[in-house]
Amino acid sequence: MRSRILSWLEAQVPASRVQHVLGVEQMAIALAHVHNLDPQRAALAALLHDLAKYFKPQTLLSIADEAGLPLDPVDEANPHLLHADVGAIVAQREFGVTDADVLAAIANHTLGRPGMSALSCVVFLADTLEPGRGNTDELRHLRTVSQQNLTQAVWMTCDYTFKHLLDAGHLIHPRALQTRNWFLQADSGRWRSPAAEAYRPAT
Ligand SMILES: Nc1ncnc2c1ncn2[C@@H]1O[C@H](COP(=O)(O)OP(=O)(O)O)[C@@H](O)[C@H]1O
Repeated sequence: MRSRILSWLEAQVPASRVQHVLGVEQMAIALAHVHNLDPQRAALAALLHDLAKYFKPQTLLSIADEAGLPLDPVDEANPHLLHADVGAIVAQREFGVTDADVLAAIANHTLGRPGMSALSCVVFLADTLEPGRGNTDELRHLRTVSQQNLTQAVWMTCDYTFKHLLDAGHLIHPRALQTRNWFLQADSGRWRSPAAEAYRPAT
């Protein structure tokens, strides 16, 4: 499966993106070991996370529409954000992936999701923090936190991304804000809602 996915990616995305995917794979495997998760599932989700990264905006919108994905105005303004949710659909269709937690981790890698699973957290963190992203003090600190506390690492990584988006004057997707708030409250022990939002694979 791994070589099939890499061949598919090599035909669809630039070499630099394949390198990023390999960096995410390595970091996801490492985090899975630290947090007692299945490294094979972490590796699979990581390898598949950017399948739709270079799809055209119109393609992303039409796949999302056909699958009945809920669209926020920020998705309509920036359809590229749909590459994560659409990637999970491509993983089902092209590679026959049925593992709902792996599919959710692909779908959640950019914006996260309130109450997302530990596997989703690992892929979300690895996407932003893999070694190819740089080596600033802030990134090094986030990498350390991601080994110690997934919940804290998720909201801190959301804040890190928000700072860059705000500096650049970009829109912030409300789902990412919901993710950040959920994990901040979970980390401070103040979260009382039993109902984390469930991810349902598209049919
Ligand atoms: N919460 C967010 N709200 C709006 N845009 C976002 C958010 N998070 C990431 N983005 C933007 O979406 C794009 C894709 O993010 P990401 O999947 O992390 O891609 P990449 O791997 O290229 O950094 C980036 O251009 C980023 O600026």
